[in-house]
Amino acid sequence: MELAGLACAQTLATVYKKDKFPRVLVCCGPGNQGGDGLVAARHLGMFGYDPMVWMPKPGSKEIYQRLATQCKNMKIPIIQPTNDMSPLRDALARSDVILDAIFGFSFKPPVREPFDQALSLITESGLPIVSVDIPSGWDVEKGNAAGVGLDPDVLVSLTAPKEGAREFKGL
Ligand SMILES: NC(=O)C1=CN([C@@H]2O[C@H](COP(=O)(O)OP(=O)(O)OC[C@H]3O[C@@H](n4cnc5c(N)ncnc54)[C@H](OP(=O)(O)O)[C@@H]3O)[C@@H](O)[C@H]2O)[C@H](O)CC1
Repeated sequence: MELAGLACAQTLATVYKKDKFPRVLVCCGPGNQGGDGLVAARHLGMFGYDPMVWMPKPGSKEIYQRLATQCKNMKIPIIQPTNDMSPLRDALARSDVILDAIFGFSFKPPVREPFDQALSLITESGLPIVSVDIPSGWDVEKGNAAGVGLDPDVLVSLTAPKEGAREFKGL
């Protein structure tokens, strides 16, 4: 998770330079991928970006809580968990790029709330998206067959590209 999060932060920093894209909204899901996102937020802060974390459903594992504490200790803003989409809307309006660490290889469609609305809002924002491992909303084997997944500009495949990402056309 530490290496995954570092790789994601390094990739985002390579493609989206901090002078033009300083404000990174790190969207974290409840599984290990959310943990990758929290690690990445920490590194992005150390690289000089202004990360903000949106995690509506914090993971229950102790490691997740420890990673969140590290972000808080670095004064990285973490939006209070809620099913209300207003804080996400506000955060999107104040961001330059999104790190999508919502769902990884354990995602099983269909998308449940509050993430269903969130994926639509993220898409509608038009902001560039860097997805971790598999774009959120894509089935790890069947890809975006349901058509509700994100359409990222950049995908960071961890360990190996996933079968479901065959149709991915970005970087
Ligand atoms: N060795 C590695 O490759 C490593 C990969 N890492 C990263 O971890 C993810 C996989 O992590 P995992 O914890 O197995 O699962 P996810 O992060 O993909 O998400 C699981 C949570 O998502 C919820 N979920 C699943 N489907 C839905 C849905 N349709 N709607 C809403 N929520 C959903 C699920 O919730 P439940 O209620 O079903 O429990 C889980 O909470 C991998 O992709 C990498 O990014 C690590 O870095 C370690 C090394």
